[in-house]
Amino acid sequence: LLWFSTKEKPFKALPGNRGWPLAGETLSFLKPYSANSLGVYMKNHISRYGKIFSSNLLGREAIVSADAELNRFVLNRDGKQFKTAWFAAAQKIFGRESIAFATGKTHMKFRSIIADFLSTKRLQTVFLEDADHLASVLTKSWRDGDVISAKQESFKYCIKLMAKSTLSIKEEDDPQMQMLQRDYSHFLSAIFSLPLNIPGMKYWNALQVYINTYLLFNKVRRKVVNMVKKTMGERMIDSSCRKKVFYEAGDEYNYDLLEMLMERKEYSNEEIEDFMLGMIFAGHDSTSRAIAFMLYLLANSPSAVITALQEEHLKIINSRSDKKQQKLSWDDYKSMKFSRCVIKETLRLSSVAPFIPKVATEDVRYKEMIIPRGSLVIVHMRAVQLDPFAFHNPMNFNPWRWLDACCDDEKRKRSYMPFGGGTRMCPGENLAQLEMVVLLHHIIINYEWEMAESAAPDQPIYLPYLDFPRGLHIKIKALHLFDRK
Ligand code: HEM
Repeated sequence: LLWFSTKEKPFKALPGNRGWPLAGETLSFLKPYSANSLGVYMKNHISRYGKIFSSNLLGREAIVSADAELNRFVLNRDGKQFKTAWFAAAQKIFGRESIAFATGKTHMKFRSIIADFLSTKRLQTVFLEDADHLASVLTKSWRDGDVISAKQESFKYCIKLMAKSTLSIKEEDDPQMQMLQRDYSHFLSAIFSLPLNIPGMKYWNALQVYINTYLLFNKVRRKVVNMVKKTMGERMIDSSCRKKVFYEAGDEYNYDLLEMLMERKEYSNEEIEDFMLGMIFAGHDSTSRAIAFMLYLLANSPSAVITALQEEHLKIINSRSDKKQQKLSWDDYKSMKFSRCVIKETLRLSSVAPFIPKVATEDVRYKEMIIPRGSLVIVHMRAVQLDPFAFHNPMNFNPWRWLDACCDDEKRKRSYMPFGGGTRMCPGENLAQLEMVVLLHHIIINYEWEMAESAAPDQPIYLPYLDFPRGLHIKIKALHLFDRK
C-alpha cells in the first residue's frame, strides 16, 4: 500500500481519479452496461473531467481518451510509439506468432497476405457469391412464426463464410464445421478473462473462471491447430489435383487462405497455425455481433427505416429482366445505398470494439502532455461515436444522417472509427460490410421481425465487449412481397 501510495503519478496535471489501491478503477471501468448507454463510468468521468482524463486501470497509470484527435494520434503511432496492451491470457490464446503480436516486417508480411485474401476482386466474386449463397440458405431455413436467436444465426452465417474461405470447409454437417461453431463461441470470453486480485470470494471466483476458460481454450486451440495441420497434409497431396479439375472445367481456381499461405513458402508451420486461428476468429466474431445488433436496432426502429429498406431491395429484384435470377451481382450490391447507411449507423451505435487499450513504448509528447513510457492509453472509440458534438442525438438510430451532406461532415468523419485506424486498422472492413448488406438483403425481402416476448429484457450489453447474454431472440413473420419460385 505504501509503495502504491508513494508511487509517482505521471499524469498529475490531468484531471481524473486513481480509485482503489491495486485495483484502481478497473472494476468500475469494466462493469457491464446496457448498449442503450455509454455506461456509468464513462458518462460520469467525461462530465466530471472532460474527454481526456487520467486513471489507474489494469494495474497501470492510464489515460482514457474520448477525444477523436488523441485517438487517431495513438492509433497512427501503433508499432512506433505504442503497442496494443493485451490481457494476460491473450498471447497464450492467440499463439505467439499471431498477427496480433507481430510487429515491423513480420506484421507487414501478414498484412500483405490479408490484402491478397481480401482483394477487391475476391470480394466482388468469391466472397459476394459465398455470402449470397449462405445468406439465402440461412434465411430459407426459417419458418413463419419462428423465434430465433439473432446471436446464434448471425454467428452461424459468419463462421461458415470464414470456414469456407480459409479452409474450404463447406458441408454443413462436416464435423470440422461443427467443431468450429461449437468451440469458437468461447474465444472472446477467454481473452477478456483476467484474474483480478480481489480479496475474499470474488478473487477465487474470478480465478476459477479464468482457469476454466483458459483450459477450455487450450483444448480449442489444440483442435484448431490439429485441423490446420491435417488439412495442410492433405493439401500437399491433392492441391494440384484440385486445381487441375477447376482449370479443366474452365473455372477460375479460388485459393483458400491456407493455400495462399502455403504457396508463399515463407511461413513456418507455427506462423501458419497461429495466423489461421486468429483470422478465423477476427473474420467472424465482430461481424456476427454487429449483425445481431443490427437486427436488434431494426426490430426497435421506426417503420420508415424498414419501408425504405424494403423499397431499395425490391427495386433491385424488380429491375432484373429474369425474375428467377436470384443471385446478387456486384452492381446490385453497389446500388444498396440506404442499406449501407443502415450498416454505418449500426457500426456507430454498436461499437463492437468499444475501446482499444494501447501502451506507450516510449515517452510520447502529445500537445502539452507527456505520455510516459509504460502507461496505458484507452482509445475509447465508443465514447467518440456517441459524442453529441459530432452526432446530433447520438443515441438515436438514424441511418439518414449518413445521406445528408451537412456542415458537420468533417467532424463526423473524424469521429467515426469502428474499424480502428493506423497500421492496425481492420483489414476486414469491406468484407464485414459486404456480409452485413448481403444478409440484410435476404432478410428484408423475406421477413419482418420483432423482439420475442421474454420474462427478462433480452438486450445487448457490454461486458466490456458487446454481447447478448440471452441470445437476442426475435420473432419472425414471413412476407410475400414477391413470388420466389
Ligand atoms: C463489424 C466487423 C468488424 C469490426 C467492427 C472490426 C474491428 C476491428 C478493429 C477495431 C481492429 C483494430 C484493432 C487494433 O487497432 O488493435 C481490427 C483488427 C483486425 N481485424 Fe477486424 N473488425 C471487423 C471485421 C473483420 C473481418 C471480417 C476480418 C477478416 C476477414 C477482420 C480481421 C481483422 C484483423 C486480421 C485485424 C488485426 C489487424 C492487425 O493487427 O494488423 N476484421 N478489427
